[in-house]
Amino acid sequence: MSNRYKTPITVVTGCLGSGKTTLLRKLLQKPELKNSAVIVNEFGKVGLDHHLLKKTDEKTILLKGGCICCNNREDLEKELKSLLSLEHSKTSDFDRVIIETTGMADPAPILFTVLTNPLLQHHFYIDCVITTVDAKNGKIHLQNNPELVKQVTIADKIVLTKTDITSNLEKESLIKELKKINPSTEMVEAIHGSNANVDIIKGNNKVVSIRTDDLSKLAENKSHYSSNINSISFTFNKPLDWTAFGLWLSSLLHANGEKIMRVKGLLDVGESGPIVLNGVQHIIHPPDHLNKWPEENKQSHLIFILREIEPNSIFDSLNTFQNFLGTNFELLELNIAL
Ligand SMILES: Nc1nc2c(ncn2[C@@H]2O[C@H](COP(=O)(O)OP(=O)(O)OP(=O)(O)O)[C@@H](O)[C@H]2O)c(=O)[nH]1
Repeated sequence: MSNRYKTPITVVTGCLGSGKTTLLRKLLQKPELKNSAVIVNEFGKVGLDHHLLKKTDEKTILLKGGCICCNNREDLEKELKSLLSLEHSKTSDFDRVIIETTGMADPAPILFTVLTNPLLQHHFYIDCVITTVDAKNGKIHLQNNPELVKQVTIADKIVLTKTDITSNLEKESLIKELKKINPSTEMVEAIHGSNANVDIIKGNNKVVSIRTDDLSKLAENKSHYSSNINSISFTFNKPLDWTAFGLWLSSLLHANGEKIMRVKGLLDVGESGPIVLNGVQHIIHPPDHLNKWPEENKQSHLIFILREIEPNSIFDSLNTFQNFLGTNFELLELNIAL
């Protein structure tokens, strides 16, 4: 069947903390994308991104607990099929599906799932793969994360983020490296997603030819990330002392360097809304103070994604600092060697 009668899928991929949610949050405010269904895949069992997208309806789906490119591929299939039933039952209508992958996802198996499943193939087509690349951390990410090389290789479009905190020299040298990996990709810059045009989401018809040949080979590689990646998440039962928390986190990051790949939090510090905390390796981004909680449950959540470091050491450190932070915590999830 011609693509004219199918629903386009845009896959948004990119390293941990490279700005996927930020970009999507901006784009989803545009009227042209109002009718999009969104599937968000988060690494740990506690998801925050679907809240941050400020889009919570039956067309916004959170896939937690693992990467859709490997152990969760069946979940992706199931959710795409459930979107089809929403459409058939006329409960909901959408004209595009946007899939935000985890930062460690290999996009090839995701595309392969859609391209090879007879039902999905009949209703959907892969229109565009976007890869966000953090201009500040891009070089380190390319060196340390083979997933990023795959994400760049397969990207139709690269969105260079965080150029506001990157020197021209750093940026130009990164662009050269990205072009070596994928010379044909279209590259745009977006600072906090603000100047991204809605067309970025749409394909340019070059797409499919690159894929079908190589995808099956790539897709067979189920375990794409090294087994030394762990995640740990906590929930807190009282508001945190924000200053004390900042001191604790800074000392933790200082002590562990790049082994803490990502920290994300939605934190109750006793204000009307929570603080959104975002750290990518050693950089802590300016926290975002929300006016109100995205959902009824006002518990603080804190998530760490770690490389080559025992999650227990974060647990121990938090235990030691508990009184200082003015709160008690509960361990929500401990994932070892994902
Ligand atoms: N200075 C600056 N910060 C940015 C930019 N884009 C995103 N950020 C910040 O980077 C942090 C991570 O952004 P996210 O959008 O959550 O990144 P992500 O790729 O969705 O993260 P994961 O889902 O964990 O992989 C947040 O604090 C953002 O505000 C940018 O262009 N400039």
